Amino acid sequence: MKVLVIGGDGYCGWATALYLSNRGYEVGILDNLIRRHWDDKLGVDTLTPIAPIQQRIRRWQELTGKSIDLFVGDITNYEFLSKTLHKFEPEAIVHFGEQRSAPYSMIDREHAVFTQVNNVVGTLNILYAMKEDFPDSHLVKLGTMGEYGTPNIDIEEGYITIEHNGRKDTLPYPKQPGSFYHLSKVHDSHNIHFACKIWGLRATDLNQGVVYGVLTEETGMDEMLINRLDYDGVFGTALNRFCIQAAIGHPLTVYGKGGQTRGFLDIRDTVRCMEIAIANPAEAGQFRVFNQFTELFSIGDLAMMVKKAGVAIGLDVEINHLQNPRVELEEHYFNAKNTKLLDLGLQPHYLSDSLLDSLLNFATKYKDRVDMNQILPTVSWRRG
Ligand SMILES: O=c1ccn([C@@H]2O[C@H](COP(=O)(O)OP(=O)(O)O[C@H]3O[C@H](CS(=O)(=O)O)[C@@H](O)[C@H](O)[C@H]3O)[C@@H](O)[C@H]2O)c(=O)[nH]1
Repeated sequence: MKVLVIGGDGYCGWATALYLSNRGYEVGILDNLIRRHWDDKLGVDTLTPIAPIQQRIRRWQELTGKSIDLFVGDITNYEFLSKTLHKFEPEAIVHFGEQRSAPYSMIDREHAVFTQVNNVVGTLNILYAMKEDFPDSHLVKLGTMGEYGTPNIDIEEGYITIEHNGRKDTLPYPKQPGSFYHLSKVHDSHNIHFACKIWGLRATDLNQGVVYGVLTEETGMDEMLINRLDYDGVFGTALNRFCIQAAIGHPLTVYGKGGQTRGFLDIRDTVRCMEIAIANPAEAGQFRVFNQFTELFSIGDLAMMVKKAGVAIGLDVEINHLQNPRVELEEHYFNAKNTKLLDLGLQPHYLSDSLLDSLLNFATKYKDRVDMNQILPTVSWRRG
């Protein structure tokens, strides 16, 4: 099966492209390489030294004999997108090609506008290109658990059945996202849902939680295939950041009380979930939603786990509760369903001491590349 991975040079996209290629899918990568440019503009770098995409793909072919087609360009340019789809003729389109950092979207007006235009227009272009020429291909779109926010009731997978004034309906689950980035994903979901309804397209929205880890079978094969690992205050995410902070002797940065609870998953499960979604396509006209995470943790509990694992390997780990730069609940109910991917065969890699151990050792290996000035959060959600 031919799968186009949009955003295939990023953290989830690169790991997914190689995983699918290894399993016999014919893979193309479409990417405008802008993620590397954002790092340059912010003056940050991934913990791991990543090779240019062309070298990565060449090395993959040398090692495995499998080729990956590369299309460098921007999906907000409809002509480029449409030409690429005609050249590659994908049966599934996996879409990771968005600005995915909440803090980046909250830097200022310009970054908020960029995030929403980039994400919403890119996805809308894909929907139109599918409607015009590829109405049978399956869109597998990266959404986010953050679309739901933190409601005081259980979170269902995409839809909730409500009884109101004696009548009953199954409706999209209410959305209460916590950043202009997370809002862009909500806007995408609405657009995709509508396109499925009016044009009969098939789509799966994967509401993913926070991803951790760095090694997959494929990216671990060779130094040239290494994946990116962000630790900075803008693109770094909770658990990965904590492991790198522990490795360099920086106190762990828990924002506020640390009772914020989120869904988490290992990057090895991200790639498998993508394959499961592709191998079991949505029906024509169906807008399907899966919640893509394997475990729930509070940020405070994660910090404690990293501290314990760090101390066990001889690191001195402190936990700091910083004033929260975000506006979010720091203690709340959170219970989200995640049975659909499990029902389709996902066998989770749950967070374990050995994973924390290997992530801490990995971070220690590259710790000389860390810029200490990039650890603390610099973007505030508040006015002034
Ligand atoms: O050093 C840190 C970093 C984060 N947090 C807290 O940890 C939680 C998660 O923050 P995060 O930066 O790890 O993740 P988030 O901003 O939510 O975004 C990430 O995780 C999302 C899934 S979810 O969180 O919405 O389920 C994806 O959509 C995004 O693309 C990805 O960047 C927040 O409450 C945040 O305040 C800390 O306490 N300390």
